[in-house]
Amino acid sequence: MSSVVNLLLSVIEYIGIANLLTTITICLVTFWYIRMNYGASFHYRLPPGPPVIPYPFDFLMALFPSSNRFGRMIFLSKRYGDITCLQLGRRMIIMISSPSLVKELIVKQADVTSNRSAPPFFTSVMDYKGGIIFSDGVPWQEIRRFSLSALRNFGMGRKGIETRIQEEARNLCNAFAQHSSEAFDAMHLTNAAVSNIICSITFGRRLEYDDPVFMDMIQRLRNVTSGVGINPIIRELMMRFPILLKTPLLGKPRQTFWESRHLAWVGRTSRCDVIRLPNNPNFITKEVIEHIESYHSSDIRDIIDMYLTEAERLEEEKKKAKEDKLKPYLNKDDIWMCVFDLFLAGTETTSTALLWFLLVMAAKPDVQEKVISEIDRVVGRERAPCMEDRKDMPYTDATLIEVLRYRPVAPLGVPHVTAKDVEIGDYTIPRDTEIMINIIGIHLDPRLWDEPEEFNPHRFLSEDGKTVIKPQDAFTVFGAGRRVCLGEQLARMEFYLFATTLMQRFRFRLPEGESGDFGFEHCLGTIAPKNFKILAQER
Ligand code: HEM
Repeated sequence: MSSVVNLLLSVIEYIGIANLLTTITICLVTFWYIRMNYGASFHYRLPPGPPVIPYPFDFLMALFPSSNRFGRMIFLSKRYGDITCLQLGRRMIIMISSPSLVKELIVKQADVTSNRSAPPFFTSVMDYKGGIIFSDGVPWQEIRRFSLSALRNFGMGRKGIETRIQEEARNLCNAFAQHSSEAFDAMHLTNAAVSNIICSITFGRRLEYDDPVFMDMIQRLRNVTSGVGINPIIRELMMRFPILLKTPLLGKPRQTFWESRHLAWVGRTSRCDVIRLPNNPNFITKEVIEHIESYHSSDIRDIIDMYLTEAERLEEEKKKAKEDKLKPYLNKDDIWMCVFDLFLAGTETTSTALLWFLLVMAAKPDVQEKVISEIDRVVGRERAPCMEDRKDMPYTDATLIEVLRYRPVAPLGVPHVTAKDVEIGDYTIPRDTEIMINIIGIHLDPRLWDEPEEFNPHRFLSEDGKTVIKPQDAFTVFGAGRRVCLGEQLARMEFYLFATTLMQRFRFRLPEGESGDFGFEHCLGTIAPKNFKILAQER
């Protein structure tokens, strides 16, 4: 024993204590670095994928042109198969690109594949905690269940909302008509019209398209979906080095989102401060405050009132239970996030689908003429199209489904996260791994669709053209499993009513010499057509 100690002492004397400590530190850091980046590959049998991009070099991914991100995902699924593992530093993403894997992993194993994780910059810029899209576990189940029933009460499946959408579609037509002499960009108008549906469900009223506060809110939402106004490289750096989230670097985006453009960086504002911030122009929070002030339990006007009733009920329950630890899943301070989620998930998506539809109509006159003649035959010109007409308009219905297949607006959905290790085939997916459904890859897979890059409504029609063939499992535009889109029914209703009302009044054309570019620009989670202008000719 003493000889071993002596040997060690003489080695230390020979190398020098400083050198020895440096060597040990380098070994430990190397070990930590390898374990962090490659540990999962040693411990788990992971699906195939490209080589790990080690931390912190993974932020170089942000340097790739963003418009290629979805193209890269399709490329990876073609190269590595239907289940692919991407390791970007500490972040592991499993991408699934076949309907059977979606069923196996997202539907059958929903218990362990239905979590989410909010991007750090999202939580930090907006102090986002709770809400519907990024909450987890029992609070999410409760808030989702409650929000769904609130939407059913004030929106989906009710005659009242159908009338509101018809009215809004008429307003949209009138706004389009003002541009009848020139080609125009329809983005703001479609976005405002769709936002107005969420406004009337949540706030109980609509806003004028040129209302500066409304325009400001639409712009702020766009900032969020396009990366919270942060340069993508800085955003990637922040995700890798969360310490940066505490620095004033976030001042600008935080300001963009929450405060008046003229207010300087005011330091870290908590969620509650934001709600109480004087002159806060963010009208979602303002609406919540106004609702709190004018709330009366006997007159429930809209979804915010329903959330308030529920928050009060839970507060009472907590008082009765006299248990300090009992944490209600919803309190008044959280309501703005649920409303914000409905705007975030329910405006950009549906209005972008409508933009794709307009582009298809303008670029494919043969399809447009068939849609127009079906509307003229079934609805005529005297009354507004209604949901009842849809069953008699198979070609139009199939065209709308084909738009959602051809350019699925949320091409990778919203990532799910595993709650524990999950087995799939020969592979094990570790806990806390993101799972992305490669919706766009599935929708453009030649194994599942004939000539998927062709726009062809007939793929959803019976041979005689009289019946719509229900899309197969390969149509996953609204995601899958327990996290499937909460607003699917409302989105379908809006898409159908806005599209048919517009086609009843207009014929769309592209400016002279243009043939329609179906390439796309991507925001944080959606794909939109590249900026285009159309001519709306009254029929
Ligand atoms: C064409 C329109 C729409 C498309 C393509 C779409 C698509 C999606 C997709 C792919 C997801 C993720 C599903 C998953 O994780 O598997 C989602 C989630 C969600 N959508 Fe939609 N959506 C649309 C419209 C709407 C509307 C109008 C609303 C609300 C009124 C809405 C509210 C939500 C919410 C709240 C979630 C999160 C659900 C949760 O995490 O539990 N969506 N949507």
